[in-house]
This record gives sequence, C-alpha cells and structure tokens, in this order.
Amino acid sequence: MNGSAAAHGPAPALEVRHLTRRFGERTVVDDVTFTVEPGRMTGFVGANGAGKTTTMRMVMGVLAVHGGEVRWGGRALTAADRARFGYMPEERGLYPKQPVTDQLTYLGQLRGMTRRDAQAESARLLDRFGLGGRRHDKLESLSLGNQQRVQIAAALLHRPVALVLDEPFSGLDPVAVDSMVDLLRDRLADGVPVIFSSHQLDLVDRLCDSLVILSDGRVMAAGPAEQLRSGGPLRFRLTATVDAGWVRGAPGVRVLDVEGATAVVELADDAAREPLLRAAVERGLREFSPIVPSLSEIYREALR
Ligand SMILES: Nc1ncnc2c1ncn2[C@@H]1O[C@H](COP(=O)(O)OP(=O)(O)OP(=O)(O)O)[C@@H](O)[C@H]1O
Repeated sequence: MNGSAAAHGPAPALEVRHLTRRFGERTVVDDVTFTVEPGRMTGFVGANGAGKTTTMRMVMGVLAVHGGEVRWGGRALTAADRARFGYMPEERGLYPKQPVTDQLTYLGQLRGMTRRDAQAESARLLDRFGLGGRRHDKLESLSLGNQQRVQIAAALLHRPVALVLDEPFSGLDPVAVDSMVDLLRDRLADGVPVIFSSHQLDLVDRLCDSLVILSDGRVMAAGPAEQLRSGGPLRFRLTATVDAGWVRGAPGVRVLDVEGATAVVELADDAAREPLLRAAVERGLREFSPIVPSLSEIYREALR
C-alpha cells in the first residue's frame, strides 16, 4: 500500500519543539514543546482558545511558524513528510455536493494512490463505518455524524504514517467513536504516532496513552499517562476499625473526605506515608490503597 508505515518501517516520533505563533501582538502558541511517540495515542486538551488548532495547523504547515520547529525522524519536517500524514482539520474541507466515494477516491489519488487502490480503500473504510450503502450519496445528504465519519475516512485513506486530528470525535455517537477508535488502533499497531484534540475528557481518559495539556498557549503538562498519573498528588483511601476522624491530626496529611471508618487523604510528601500507616495500623487498619487519578483529574489539576 502506498505510503504505509509498514512499507517504510516503524514511524518515528513527531517532535514539536518550542513552537510559537503570534496573531498581531498576541502570542497564542508560546514555546510549545511535546513529543508524539510512535504507536501512542496522544490526547491534546485545553480550554477553548488554548491554541490546539493553531499548533496543529503549524504542524501541518497550514500556518506559518513564528518560532521553533516540528521534527520528524530527527530532522525538520518537510512538505513531503506531511503529504504522508493524515490530517483532519477543524474546517473539515470536503465538498458537500459531491458523492462520497468520488471525493475519497480523488483525495487518495492526490496523495499518490492509484485509482483502484483509492477506491478499494475508501470502500473498506466506508464499510467499517457502516456507510457502504451510502457511498454514491452526496456528502450533504448524510447526517452530520456520518459526514464526520467520511472526514475521518479521508484522513486515513492513504494509510498515513502519522495522524493529526482536530476534534475527530466531536459529533460522533458512541458506536461511531468505537469504530473510529478501532481504525486508529490499527494504525497505532503499525507504530504510527497519533495526536488528537478533544474536549471530551472521559474519552481522552479512556483512549490516551499520553497527554498534552495546553493553557493559554503554554504546555502545562505533557507525557505518558502513567507518568502523569504517578506524578499527581499522593492520595490514599484508608479504612481502620475506628471512626476515621483521627486522621485530621496526622502530620503532613490533608483530609479530603471522611465517612465512618474510611478517610480519603492527600499527603504533603512521601515522608508522611510511613507515620500515617503506623497510626492506622494501631487503629486496626483494614485498607490503605493509593488513589490513581484519572486523566481528567490530572487535566483539572494542571489547570488550577
Ligand atoms: N487567524 C486568526 N487570527 C487571529 N486570532 C486567531 C486566529 N486563529 C486563532 N486565533 C486566536 O488564537 C487563539 C487560539 O485559538 P485556537 O483555535 O488555536 O484554540 P483551540 O485550543 O483550538 O480552541 P478550541 O478548543 O475552541 O478549538 C484564540 O484566542 C483565537 O482567537
């Protein structure tokens, strides 16, 4: 298949380094650095206006860069590299009046596929989305969710070596999200780096291996999900045999919740763990378990 990651060996990481962009006097992307590792689904989150779309546009060469660079395979990303990327822009960009399969085939050919390959791959993708029967319909006659599926098919058609997806899940029902995720997982298994922006934190939590959190054009946190989770606050749930009110006096311990014999606490640092555990044992310890934060909690924490 033309341009497939498998045909070229595993894809390299996509590295965003000190990327900066201004509009007039305002710096809307400010020294942004993160890495999208091959085979990792990276969620790109941040409030409205944080700079996600602007960053993705610079990665894809749609918008000029005012500082920093994007690297691929250890060198500056080129237009030829980008042609092998899959991009789903915020402004979706397919033609409403054209039949679905015609425009997918055309796009595939633009990206170097043969007509036959492009037709076969668009048929396969449309089938995977349950749209096989609609392939000759005009795009505008499809529901918004189905139009979104076609947009995704357009980004995936040429088996891209990296995926940059701006809000790919918005407007999709849960079944459509799952079929899209299945397709993305196929690409991830080939070692393709995937970054997608989203406001749906529950989805990000469920799907992402890594996270980039942006606020006002700056990276607040970035890295593998497990690393961000372990770097979060030290929270524990502990249950003893007596009323848990006693934890309130424990040194280095902030009490988040007490209910009967159970308390949820946050430790100032790791040194507070041992004395707390000893005190709990003296009170008939039953449970002392770490609370692993969800990515959405990490997100909220990073933006505080
Ligand atoms: N062409 C432009 N001219 C002037 N300002 C712009 C332009 N494009 C974006 N901006 C501004 O840059 C900032 C970042 O916008 P951007 O669309 O990148 O944010 P975002 O994180 O993608 O937001 P959303 O989640 O709402 O899509 C915003 O304040 C926006 O108004």
